[in-house]
Amino acid sequence: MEAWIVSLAGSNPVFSGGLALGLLGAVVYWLKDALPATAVFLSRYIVSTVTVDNRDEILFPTVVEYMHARDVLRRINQFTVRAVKESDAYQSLADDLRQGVRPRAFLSPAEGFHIFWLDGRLMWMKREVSVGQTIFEKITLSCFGRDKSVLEGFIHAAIEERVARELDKIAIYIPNPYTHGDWSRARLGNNRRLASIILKAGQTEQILADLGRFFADKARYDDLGIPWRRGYLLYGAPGTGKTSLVTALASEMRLNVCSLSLAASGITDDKIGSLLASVPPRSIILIEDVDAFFRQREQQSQQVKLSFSGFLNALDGVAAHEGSVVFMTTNHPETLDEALVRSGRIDFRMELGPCDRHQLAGMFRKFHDDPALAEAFAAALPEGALSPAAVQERLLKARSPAEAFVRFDLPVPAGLAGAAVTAAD
Ligand SMILES: Nc1ncnc2c1ncn2[C@@H]1O[C@H](COP(=O)(O)OP(=O)(O)OP(=O)(O)O)[C@@H](O)[C@H]1O
Repeated sequence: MEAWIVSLAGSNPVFSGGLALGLLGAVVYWLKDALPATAVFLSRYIVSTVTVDNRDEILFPTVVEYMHARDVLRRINQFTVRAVKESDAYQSLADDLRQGVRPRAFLSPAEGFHIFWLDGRLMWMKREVSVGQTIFEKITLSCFGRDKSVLEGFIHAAIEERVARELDKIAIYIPNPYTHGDWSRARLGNNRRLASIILKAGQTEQILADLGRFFADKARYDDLGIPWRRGYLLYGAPGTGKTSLVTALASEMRLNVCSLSLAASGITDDKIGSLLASVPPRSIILIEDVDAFFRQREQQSQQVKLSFSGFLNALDGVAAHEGSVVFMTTNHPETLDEALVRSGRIDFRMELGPCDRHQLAGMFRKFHDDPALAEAFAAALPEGALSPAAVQERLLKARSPAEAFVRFDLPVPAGLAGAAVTAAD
């Protein structure tokens, strides 16, 4: 048989040409399968790879931010840039800009393939982005060698840097601007010390103890079959510390803050349910100026797309399994609908009013730590007339204790009389 094939191939050029083509086809076919397999084999054995994607909302930004901080960007000339809001106040970008706070431009390697040297080692990364209903991003980081400690070292260094930055920060979430049905981590706010909020005697301790009890009581809620969530209403005139208190409580208790504006464009009856059911664990959901959105159960402006009943339903569906608290703030508690503040939705109310004597003295001591002088300052001013924000504003301008008295039109105490006083503006 073999001899017959050989003689046929020798004597018949058509047959020998066909045979050669057939053999070539077989080789190509084999190579088609073998090459990727070889590449996979080689990459398994001589390349180490780590992959992280944006479903991991802690590690993904951690790795991206670490690249910004390290030499990685030096040899890369294609970037993705993101603006990060820098101030810790819950206020609009316009207010930030007016106060001189600029957003920070934050660079990271763009979508695609990048090669770089890090700590004397050749590394490469692929960043993939796909846009569907949500944006999905993946980073694959590789280096030569089978020693996985190199990539582990990179990840751990990134985590350490993040930890160092976050220890004195709180995480602030806003509704994901693409889906509005889940939360995206907007930025880190500066930690605010609870001691810096001056309330009436006993108020800070009262609300802190209530929150502490709530978080310690999961088993009790479970036993009683009550959803593990709690609603707080802080009310009082503008500048009495409602927002600042929420930030300070979050800092003190290491809670996230999920800031929700009911007038945001994507907040509809459809979306708010999934939004409030998916708050990250141990979060404060902060809804400010809640009186501004509905009056007599009707939307107050065309911007509000949410219905009042949709809002109430969503409040009842706040993720209860992880322990979440809702804080609402208002300047006009008397205008709130009974259904919104009934127990079960609001379990704790606190009025933050204008300064009493205790607060006046406390505010003074934030700027000038002299107890006797602080008492004299507080005794000389009427109670209930000034908001803490107004007191803070004038104390901030005063460069000395004597000037502080002058700024409040008070006689300067005898011991301070000689001090230079400049109350120009
Ligand atoms: N009780 C307080 N103790 C210390 N600082 C305060 C207090 N109240 C207000 N401030 C200061 O005043 C400023 C405004 O406070 P904040 O925004 O918390 O008030 P608010 O009651 O939420 O006002 P609004 O009702 O206008 O939202 C902040 O800079 C804050 O530091």
